[in-house]
Amino acid sequence: MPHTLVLLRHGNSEWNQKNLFTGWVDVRLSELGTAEAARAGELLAESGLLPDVLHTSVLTRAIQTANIALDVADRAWIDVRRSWRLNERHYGALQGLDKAETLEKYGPEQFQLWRRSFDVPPPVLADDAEYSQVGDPRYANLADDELPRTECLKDVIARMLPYWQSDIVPDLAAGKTVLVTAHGNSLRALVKHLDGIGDDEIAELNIPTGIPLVYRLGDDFMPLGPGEYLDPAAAAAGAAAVAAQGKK
Ligand SMILES: O=C(O)[C@@H](CO)OP(=O)(O)O
Repeated sequence: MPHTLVLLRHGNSEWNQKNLFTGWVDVRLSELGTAEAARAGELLAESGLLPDVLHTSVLTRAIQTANIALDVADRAWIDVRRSWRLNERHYGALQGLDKAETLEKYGPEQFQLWRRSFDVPPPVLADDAEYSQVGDPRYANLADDELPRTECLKDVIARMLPYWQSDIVPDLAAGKTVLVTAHGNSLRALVKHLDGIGDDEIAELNIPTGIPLVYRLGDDFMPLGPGEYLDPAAAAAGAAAVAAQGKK
């Protein structure tokens, strides 16, 4: 029996709408994002893919998305686990900056390096900066050197994969349909692992907001085939829109 994994990027957030780098800043869903989350729930229900357990980040936009989608799919009651390891990539000193202004100021090459390179992190965010997460009570259990001040995708993989192995894989092994509700870059990290995407090729992968992506996994918890979006046309349009961010 294949194992079933459903990945869901949160719906459009208030800062996605304003075109701001977000990272670990805890913004909420926009009205559009709320509607996308409800649509994700409909897609789950229509496809008969009913999650038994939810794993989310500790960021409100992912939690809201999961709550809305599961409510629509009549699965609001399932077990939930949350981890900072599923959080969005920490965007360092770019957090809170306008993407279009950043593109204009630093040029397309630097902008793309910061957004999509595998191993070039943005500049570090100072602990006393407005959008720093230092002192945020939800990270009270993290050692100071575990709390990121910036991250590249390589760093996200390093902190996300241990959680995949220790918490998500056991649920899959127990025969549960697992829903992971997370973020553009933490899901890019997981898809890179699952699909064996190279360090350079991963720059081209963008994950749309609010559309469930379904994988059937074998006994080694690796995909038996490509992941499939439950609304492929909307997913292609959404991914193209993410790629074009910054260009206004
Ligand atoms: O701002 C962010 O945190 C992410 C996701 O919204 O943006 P990007 O797609 O530019 O990595």
